[in-house]
Amino acid sequence: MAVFSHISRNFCWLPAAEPGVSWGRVLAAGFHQLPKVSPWERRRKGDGQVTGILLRSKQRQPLPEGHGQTQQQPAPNTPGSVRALPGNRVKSLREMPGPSTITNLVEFFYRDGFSRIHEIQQKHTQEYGRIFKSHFGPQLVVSIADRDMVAHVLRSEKSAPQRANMESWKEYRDLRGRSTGLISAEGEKWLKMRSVLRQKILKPKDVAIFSGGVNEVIADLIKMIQTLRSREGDGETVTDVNNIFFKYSMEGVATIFYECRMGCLENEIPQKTVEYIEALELMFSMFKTTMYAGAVPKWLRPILPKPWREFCRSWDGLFHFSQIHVDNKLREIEAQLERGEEVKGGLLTCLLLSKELSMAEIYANMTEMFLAGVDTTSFTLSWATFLLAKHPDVQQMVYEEIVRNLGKSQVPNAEDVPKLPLIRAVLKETLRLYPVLPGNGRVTQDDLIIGGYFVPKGTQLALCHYSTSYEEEYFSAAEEFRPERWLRKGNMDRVDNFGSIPFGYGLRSCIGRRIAELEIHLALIQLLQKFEIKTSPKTKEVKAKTHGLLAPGDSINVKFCDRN
Ligand code: HEM
Repeated sequence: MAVFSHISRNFCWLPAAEPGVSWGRVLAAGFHQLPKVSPWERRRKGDGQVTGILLRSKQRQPLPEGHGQTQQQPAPNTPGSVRALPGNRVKSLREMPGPSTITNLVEFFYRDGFSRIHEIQQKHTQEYGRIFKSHFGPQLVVSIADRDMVAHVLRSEKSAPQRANMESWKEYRDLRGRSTGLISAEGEKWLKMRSVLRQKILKPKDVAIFSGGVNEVIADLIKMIQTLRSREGDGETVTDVNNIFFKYSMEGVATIFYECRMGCLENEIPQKTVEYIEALELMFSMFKTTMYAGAVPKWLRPILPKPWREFCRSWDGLFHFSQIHVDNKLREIEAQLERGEEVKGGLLTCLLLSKELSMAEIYANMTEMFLAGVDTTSFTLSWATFLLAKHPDVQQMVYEEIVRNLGKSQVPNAEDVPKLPLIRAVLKETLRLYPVLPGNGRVTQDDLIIGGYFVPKGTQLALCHYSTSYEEEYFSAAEEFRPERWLRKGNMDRVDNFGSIPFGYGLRSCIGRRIAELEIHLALIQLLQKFEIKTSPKTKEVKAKTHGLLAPGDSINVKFCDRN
């Protein structure tokens, strides 16, 4: 009874239910999200003031920006509000605004929207509000570009959140008798693998042991920068820094995952490695284009066979690559055991010895994590370098902090990073301006009411991080590079601004976050100790483009000048 009166107070009337959705489900969705307000609190505030069924007590606190400034809550009943105020009815998806199928077709296929997904996110948010729907063929997607709604969705997650329909990934794995990995797995299988892997790499202290290996790679990165700039007329400019950071990231993840060096950063790269890199680069680029293979329905494949064929070919290559390394390591361990030696090692050794995952699961996870760990890190390093070159004042502040705490040449390790809040702030601000994943997905596992709309279980959501990252209401002077906005007392890891969550949030967030942070922080610290990064006459304005990930749209060219 109490529940019923609560709901009736908050809903003056109920929506026309979606086809196939009963009013009972709408009520249940509301009940599921009742605010956690104690009877005592209700009496104190007066029952009438309980403002909406969506407003959890946690979400009512103002969400501060990075450095503790209090941000304004979105006004009730604006597109940004998650509230369903008394007097407001819950609306159905049919009433949700959004671009028509034809508009999307023109935008994506005629105007090459696939390379501007981040801009389209912003454009549609401006046109339709912070929650809108789009149709991609038969697929309905509800896009959310409001930090409070994003927070609400992610905080309502169950134990095994689902990101998107991974049917094509699963189909390939079934076809080849392979396992799913962390990115493609769902439900119980995902939970099992995640619980094994999270114990090994999810905390900063878990990945601290990789500092030594990563620092060796950084030493090679610095040598390579010196070689490359010596080939330029001014002796200082390095063109297309992403190329070198790609090699750095690949070498870094190979060191961490496969416990071996590949020689990507050597002056004379072994021919075998050159072929390897070329094959991998091709695979990564092919992989991106074939991402769309899943969009071609099965029945169309006999007429349009290429995307699916390419999709399978690129996965074959990726699996083959990791299988070679996993098998090498396995043989090494077996030989050590035969000789009666003690076996010590990193992540892969640990997985092979513990047998918590099957061999097929190890192959799949090494493949998917390797894939997830290269471009993400290299793009972010490229953008960070670009931003530091364009903001010498910020660079000077960061450099001074490094010198104050570590001196001009002390090689840092993971334990040193917390002493350098500015370097962490540089990474956070870089990822706010250039979130590698400009949008993320979730499939709702319950009926939810979001922004006043009834969103049935099983709906594909697109969480528009790029849009929210540039929202003036969440980040003052949002267009500007201001790392200091992230400085604050206490734990910098705490998420209290869902406007920028570049690694996602919650149970299904990025498992490689600590690895990426380690690789980026240690590299930036040492690059700044060694060089002053400056713009060069060859530095152009570089805009972002989307190619699956948010990538630099052109080559980034900057000077690496020796520090005195
Ligand atoms: C700057 C670097 C990186 C960024 C910005 C990034 C971002 C993300 C994001 C946004 C997600 C989705 C999270 C969610 O759905 O809530 C994700 C998932 C994932 N990332 Fe990263 N990532 C980065 C580096 C890495 C690295 C180095 C690895 C390698 C270990 C990695 C492995 C993964 C995996 C395996 C998943 C899927 C996790 C799961 O579904 O359980 N990422 N990443």
